[in-house]
Amino acid sequence: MLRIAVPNKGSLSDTAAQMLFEAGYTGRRDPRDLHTPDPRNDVEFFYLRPRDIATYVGSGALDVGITGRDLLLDSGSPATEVAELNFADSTFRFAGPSDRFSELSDLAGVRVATSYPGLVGDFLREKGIEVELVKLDGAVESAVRLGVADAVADVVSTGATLRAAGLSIFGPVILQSTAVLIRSAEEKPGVATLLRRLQGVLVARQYVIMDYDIRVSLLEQATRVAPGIESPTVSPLHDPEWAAVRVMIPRAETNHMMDALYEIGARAILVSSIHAARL
Ligand SMILES: Nc1ncnc2c1ncn2[C@@H]1O[C@H](COP(=O)(O)OP(=O)(O)OP(=O)(O)O)[C@@H](O)[C@H]1O
Ligand SMILES: O=P(O)(O)OC[C@H]1O[C@H](OP(=O)(O)OP(=O)(O)O)[C@H](O)[C@@H]1O
Ligand SMILES: [Mg+2]
Repeated sequence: MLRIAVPNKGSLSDTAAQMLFEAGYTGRRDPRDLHTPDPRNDVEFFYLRPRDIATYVGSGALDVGITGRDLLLDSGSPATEVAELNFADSTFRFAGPSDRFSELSDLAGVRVATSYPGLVGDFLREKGIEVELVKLDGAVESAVRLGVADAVADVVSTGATLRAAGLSIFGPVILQSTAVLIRSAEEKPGVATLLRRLQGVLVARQYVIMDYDIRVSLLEQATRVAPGIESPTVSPLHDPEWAAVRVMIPRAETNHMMDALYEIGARAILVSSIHAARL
């Protein structure tokens, strides 16, 4: 039975649980449950703090887990990244008052607050810059205003939290992070199935099915606009001058492609969601 670690709280937990549900797994009934067996799928779930997941998986106590790349690297765990899961995308950056910091070397000798001391310490060591790391649990953007640090290193998504704290980003990108599936050194047979199912969910989220009718003479032009993943399915219609086309397209491009196909001469353009997929 595959033992899977899932974030129990924080930014990662809702989307991770939703993805597993869409992938056909039984979720926990009560948000306080820490363990849910799912014998029908031959797996069991352990709901853990996101920060601890890499430790459990790296030690081999659990087989796979969902966490953030930044948390994985910060932990120093030997767990390995199997796949990106396309949510909780963020950038890890230095920030400070703009009148004092504009480049990495300005950090030499100052106090830097972070809840990721492993990640930040490794980065600065590699750059040969010595700082005093101030370890905080969260809300690190307040550390400068409150006088416990001179600069911070933290997760940035929209940048709104930094702006509200009067801080500006400076220096190089420390890391591009995203939610990832990680595994232990021992490769368990169930991992490939879990990964295929999660990738199926990603495809179902990112793509839609588009159907349209078009004159056979315009088919080549239309399939250049929407080429699909392999190649579009083309079926004959009763009228031999017309064909029906079915193709997968990126969800984000739906309306743009509908406009372009209509311009070419496609009609009866219909778009439908994909509920599950194995490519
Ligand atoms: N605003 C955000 N946008 C995108 N990803 C984020 C954001 N905040 C945190 N993350 C990502 O979520 C993961 C952190 O998980 P964590 O559970 O600590 O989230 P959190 O919301 O910070 O929870 P906590 O309230 O316990 O600090 C990291 O991989 C981080 O990059
Ligand atoms: O760039 P933004 O879109 O503003 O998002 C970034 C903020 O989101 C996270 O905070 P979280 O809510 O997790 O609080 P925390 O600092 O206590 O972890 C992160 O730690 C940043 O503070
Ligand atoms: Mg946080």
